[in-house]
Amino acid sequence: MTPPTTEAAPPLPTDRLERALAAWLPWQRWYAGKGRALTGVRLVRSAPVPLPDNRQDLRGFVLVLRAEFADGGADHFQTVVALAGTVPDAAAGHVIAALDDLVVYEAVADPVLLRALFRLVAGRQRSGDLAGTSEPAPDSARFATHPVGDCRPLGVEQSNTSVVVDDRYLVKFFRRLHPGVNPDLEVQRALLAHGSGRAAPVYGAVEGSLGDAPVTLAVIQRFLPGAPDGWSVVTRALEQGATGDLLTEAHRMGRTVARVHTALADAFGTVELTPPRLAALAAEMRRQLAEARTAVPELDPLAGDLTDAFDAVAALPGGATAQRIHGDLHLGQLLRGDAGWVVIDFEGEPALPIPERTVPHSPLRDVAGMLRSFDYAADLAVRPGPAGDPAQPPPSARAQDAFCRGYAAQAGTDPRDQRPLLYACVLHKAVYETLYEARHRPALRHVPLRALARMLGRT
Ligand SMILES: Nc1ncnc2c1ncn2[C@@H]1O[C@H](COP(=O)(O)OP(=O)(O)O)[C@@H](O)[C@H]1O
Ligand SMILES: O=P(O)(O)O[C@H]1O[C@H](CO)[C@@H](O[C@H]2O[C@H](CO)[C@@H](O)[C@H](O)[C@H]2O)[C@H](O)[C@H]1O
Repeated sequence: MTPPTTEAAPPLPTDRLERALAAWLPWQRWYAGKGRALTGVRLVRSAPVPLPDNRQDLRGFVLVLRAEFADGGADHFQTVVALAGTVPDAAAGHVIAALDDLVVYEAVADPVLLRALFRLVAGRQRSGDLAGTSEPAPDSARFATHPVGDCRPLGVEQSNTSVVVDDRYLVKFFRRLHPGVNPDLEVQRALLAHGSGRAAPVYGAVEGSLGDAPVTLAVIQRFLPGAPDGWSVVTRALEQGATGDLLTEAHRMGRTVARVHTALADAFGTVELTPPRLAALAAEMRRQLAEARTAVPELDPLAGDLTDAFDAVAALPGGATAQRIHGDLHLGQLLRGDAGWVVIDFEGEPALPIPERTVPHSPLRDVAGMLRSFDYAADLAVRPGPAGDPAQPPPSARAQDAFCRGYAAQAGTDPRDQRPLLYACVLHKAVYETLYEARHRPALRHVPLRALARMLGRT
């Protein structure tokens, strides 16, 4: 066979590739169409990755797929594929299809493709529909000349797919695509500019287009090697009965989240949480409940109480503040780096359209995410720690208290001062979690359901 060349590359065998992708997509951990009947996959963009001249045996493409569902809806997803005569050992588990004498495999961790994408970003180059953009990170000169070597997929459960390059850079490929600049990039750019020091520096991004809008395909940021995340720190402390460490770290996390909120307020401004905004929030909470009930019937007996709590939000007086927030904060989104806790993954809820993720929200939604996460950790810690003093609240409740105190020490106001709103935000987050678990980790759906029953006084 004559190896395909970039110049005279034969067109992609679109029909067969689409059929192969339709069979492959539903099995991917990051696939967000679970629970909906997929009727087909269309290839809406295929941008060739510019590869070096000495790799004529390989073609690389960033593909944007449109997944179409029986319910009439459609979502967009990204995959980066390579087409070659043989599959490298490292990609053996990532074959999508064999098409005649070519194998198509997922190539997000292929050093050749990553090297090309680094060049695109550092050089702010364009290649067809792909555009590299770079940021003035403190050590961007070093990034610009980095010779990509070792590339390994991060291999943790994620909404997206991240690859660690030489233990120094993290390339995150967004999987579900929405038109617009991804908030993960937009927010990290703003935090870099405002010097919050509580996010990992971002070096740049690969962008493309979706319809008439730009779309963020990947971001490259600093990898913090060996930095434990909040989840592992908290579950370990719970398992070891190390309550002192737990409370110290929870307090520090509270301070960090408050600092990030201040930086976001400085970068994007604040608005008043007026009665119409509170009404919109209550409506969103009810909508989330209705959606979750379609997949989680166990919510039905709780729906009346939940609706009452959400309606109470609409009746609150205005006056509190709304601003850009993280939007999907939990213990896994904090990493303990050398200089303290940093917050990662500002994408917000990947299922929501971008305009909905970028509207100002109460920062209590992030606080609620963290409070829920301490509760999850207590529920899922492998081995409960030694029995504590029965006169004391359980360690997870003390961690939640320490987190709020840390937040208050930094922000000047305790989130618990707005108790009805915080309560509704915590319930809302738990409802979101029931749906998330039903779709992605059914074995864990009891965790938020149990918490809801407890919070609503049903146990
Ligand atoms: N800058 C970083 N340094 C080290 N590890 C990171 C970094 N960013 C993310 N991670 C690791 O990757 C995991 C997933 O990252 P995240 O940004 O939350 O991805 P996703 O959007 O797919 O959820 C995190 O829980 C953390 O373990
Ligand atoms: O993929 P993301 O990190 O953006 O977030 C999604 O997945 C999370 C789980 O990986 C999920 O978090 C839920 O489980 C966590 C424990 O695994 C717990 O700490 C969180 O409190 C709980 O919400 C998150 O909700 C989801 O959006």
